[in-house]
Amino acid sequence: MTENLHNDPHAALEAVQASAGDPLQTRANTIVKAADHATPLELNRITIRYGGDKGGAEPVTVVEDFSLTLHAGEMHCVAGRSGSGKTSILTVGAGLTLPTAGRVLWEGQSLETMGDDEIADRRRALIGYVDQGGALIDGMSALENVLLPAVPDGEVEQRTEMAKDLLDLVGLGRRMRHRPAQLSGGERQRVAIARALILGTRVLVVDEPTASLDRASANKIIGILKDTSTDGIAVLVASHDHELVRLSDTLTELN
Ligand SMILES: Nc1ncnc2c1ncn2[C@@H]1O[C@H](COP(=O)(O)OP(=O)(O)OP(=O)(O)O)[C@@H](O)[C@H]1O
Repeated sequence: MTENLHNDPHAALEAVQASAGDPLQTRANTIVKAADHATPLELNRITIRYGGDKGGAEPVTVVEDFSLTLHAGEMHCVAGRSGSGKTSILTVGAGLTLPTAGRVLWEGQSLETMGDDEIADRRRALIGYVDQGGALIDGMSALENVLLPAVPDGEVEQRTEMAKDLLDLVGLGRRMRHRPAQLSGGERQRVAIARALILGTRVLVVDEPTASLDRASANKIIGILKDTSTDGIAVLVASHDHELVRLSDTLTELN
């Protein structure tokens, strides 16, 4: 289970499925240190500052001189009080915004060296992002939502079996035709995670996945994230959930 699966989404999926039996069990000795892959995500001395434009709001420095190296097979949790900068770090790591200073590297390549189109292309290939609440499209079924990222490349048909497998994996194999309004908050979050994995993601970035969920639903999500990381995907998650903090391999606590 520790072989490199990052370039083969089907193999990665099978491995994740095979390990789905006991999602909350921590399995030792299975962390992949990706010896023959560049580090999937690295934040090098980043600073994130908002505002300060002419006539705009006063500048606020949210994150200063922050570094993080995220290996394949690791789950890193960014914890901290509300407003401490967790989402800011995630969006910068996912290349959705650029830091004010410092460097973001994906598989060893700095985003500074890429144009906007290249960042967008590389993000699609590399990173799955689940924002707070895991927004889904209301008018679409769970299956259609999972397949949405495959639409631009015309890969819906060839990804359909994988989408079904991913929904199985997150425990929603019998809810594929249900629309978001017919699903609970935790179930919607699980659909959003499946959607973030559909393109063969190597870095899964998830913002507050267990907020406002009951303990049992939260534990299901945590188990899915843990298994995803154990099988070779780098997982970056923002959360103050004590169980998620406990099961993470590494932790940043922001003040
Ligand atoms: N675009 C922006 N412009 C100005 N300030 C911003 C912007 N985005 C975030 N902030 C501020 O930066 C700080 C950190 O926000 P961020 O969303 O990263 O925190 P967080 O730790 O994720 O919070 P929460 O747990 O409440 O989601 C907050 O004070 C917020 O108001």
